[in-house]
Amino acid sequence: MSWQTNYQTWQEQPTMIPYIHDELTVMAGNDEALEAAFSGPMSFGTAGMRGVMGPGIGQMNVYTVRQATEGVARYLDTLDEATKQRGVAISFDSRYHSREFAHEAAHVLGAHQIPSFVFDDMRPTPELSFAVRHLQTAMGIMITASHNPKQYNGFKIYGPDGGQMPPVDSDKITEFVRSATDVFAIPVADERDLRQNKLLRIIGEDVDQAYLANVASVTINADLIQKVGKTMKLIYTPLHGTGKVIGERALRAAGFENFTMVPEQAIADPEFPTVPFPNPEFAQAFDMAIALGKQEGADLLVATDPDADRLGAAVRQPSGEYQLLTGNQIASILLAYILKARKEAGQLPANGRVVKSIVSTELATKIAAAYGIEMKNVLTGFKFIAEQIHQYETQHDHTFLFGFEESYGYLIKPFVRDKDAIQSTVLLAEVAADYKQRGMTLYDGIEELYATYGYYAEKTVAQEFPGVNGAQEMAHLMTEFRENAPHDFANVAITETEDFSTGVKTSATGETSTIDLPQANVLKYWLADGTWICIRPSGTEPKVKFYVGTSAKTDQAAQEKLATFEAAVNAYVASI
Ligand SMILES: O=P([O-])(O)O[C@H]1O[C@H](COP(=O)(O)O)[C@@H](O)[C@H](O)[C@H]1O
Ligand SMILES: [Mg+2]
Repeated sequence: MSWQTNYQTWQEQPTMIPYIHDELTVMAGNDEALEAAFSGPMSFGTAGMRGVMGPGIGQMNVYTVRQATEGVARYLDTLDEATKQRGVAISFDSRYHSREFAHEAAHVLGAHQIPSFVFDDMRPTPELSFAVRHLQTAMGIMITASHNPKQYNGFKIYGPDGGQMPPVDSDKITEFVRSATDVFAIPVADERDLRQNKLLRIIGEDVDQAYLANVASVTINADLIQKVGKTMKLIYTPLHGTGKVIGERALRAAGFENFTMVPEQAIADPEFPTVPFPNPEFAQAFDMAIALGKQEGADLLVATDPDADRLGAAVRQPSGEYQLLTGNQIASILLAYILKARKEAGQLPANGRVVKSIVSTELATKIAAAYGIEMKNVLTGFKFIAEQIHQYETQHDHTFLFGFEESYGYLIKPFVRDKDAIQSTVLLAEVAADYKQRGMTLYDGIEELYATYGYYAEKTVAQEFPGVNGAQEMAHLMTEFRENAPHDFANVAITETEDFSTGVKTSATGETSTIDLPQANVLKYWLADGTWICIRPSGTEPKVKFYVGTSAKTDQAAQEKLATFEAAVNAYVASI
């Protein structure tokens, strides 16, 4: 259907939530905005459904949230009654409408006689994942757009293991979502009735306590925390999001008592007024933490994104300046610490496994190999890491040791099945204390890893494709890469090309083999010098992401190679 027809259906609705009606009125005549809002439904991407808030079938609003939840409910209706009665845990972040969407979801579930457990206030994504497991609900819903700009919101769906649903299951739900075509006719139950009938229960402190007890278990060396960690100065910023509620308690419970939250950013605020983007991947997210860190002489600054699943960090250098760490660096140093500690304690299982995404650093592969541990690579999306953990658990073939993605996501212990910035903050603080005890900073620690395993350097650059034609332009770019395939980058030959859309890996001499991963629109090139370059459209934002990973014998050489390959990728893209 054309966007005009869809728009007309909305215009002709006799009853509509007044504020949405008003927003629709404001859009009248703005064809560009209307086309974006009414062309088609939002898709389920890397992390569920995510989009700009506003009226229309293609934006996040009460009606599209009801529709998504109706899909969840219809799916649950196909399961046995006992499973259905386990209900759905629901959490939300600090964004505009997040609380409202969470309750709307409960109302739709309630109309199907499906119980929901809704947090009394915003809580992090990892805590929602934990809640699903802890309360043994059949599913979970998290209302958040993570680190996206303030105009966005989103709907993440969790399965009974606490992981975001992998495509096999989420595709089924998408079908049910699409079957709920009339978004205005979706039945919703009354909040008060639901509460009275115990079909809507409010959760909070009970789950917090259970979660915090588990978070405390990620620490390894209690003496070290007592001796060094307790007084080590930390700065924490939740970037106006959910981390505020639990991050402080988690650090304190683990024994890190000397920390300050950036006061302005400890205010939950959907405007995210102090940052251009509430994303710890961007240096500006640290501006205020750095200023405060300098005043207070803090050793370590940590920032979590609004739903507190991503963690970024900055480390004070001897000069007094702060050095930002990348997601790959944070993951590598956490991994090295975990493996070393487990080995020393005689607790390194022979069938241990580390899981990372195909676009994350190979340094971690090298570290794991040094301990005789295998690295499993999966597609981008923490759901695929959760899927591995679930498999290890059910097949008893491997023991999960650590999982991460370059996009600032890490998981230490599987009581959560999504990236967990709260767990990671606590363990990173412990690792910092360990280096401090040795007269080193975390950054020195990373240097030490590089000196041992080689200097690894990675970079992700993204090209934005906004507007209604964005998706088409991104598709064109990917097609060009396939049809006019490059043979080299910066004169370094491509030795292998992995096309994840066909699942085929092709060598420069034409031999092919199969890639053992689900199909995805991703291309990865391996170069003669060990460098890899990967290209994929983001599943959460209108962007194509280019990743480069390289290594060399010195830091300078690695950085120079990285810059050369980045320029080569850019030149190739510009030539399209
Ligand atoms: O946004 P978050 O923190 O929920 O994170 C989500 O998006 C990230 C970026 O995905 P993409 O490259 O497709 O945009 C993924 O790495 C992550 O697994 C997913 O949970
Ligand atoms: Mg997030």
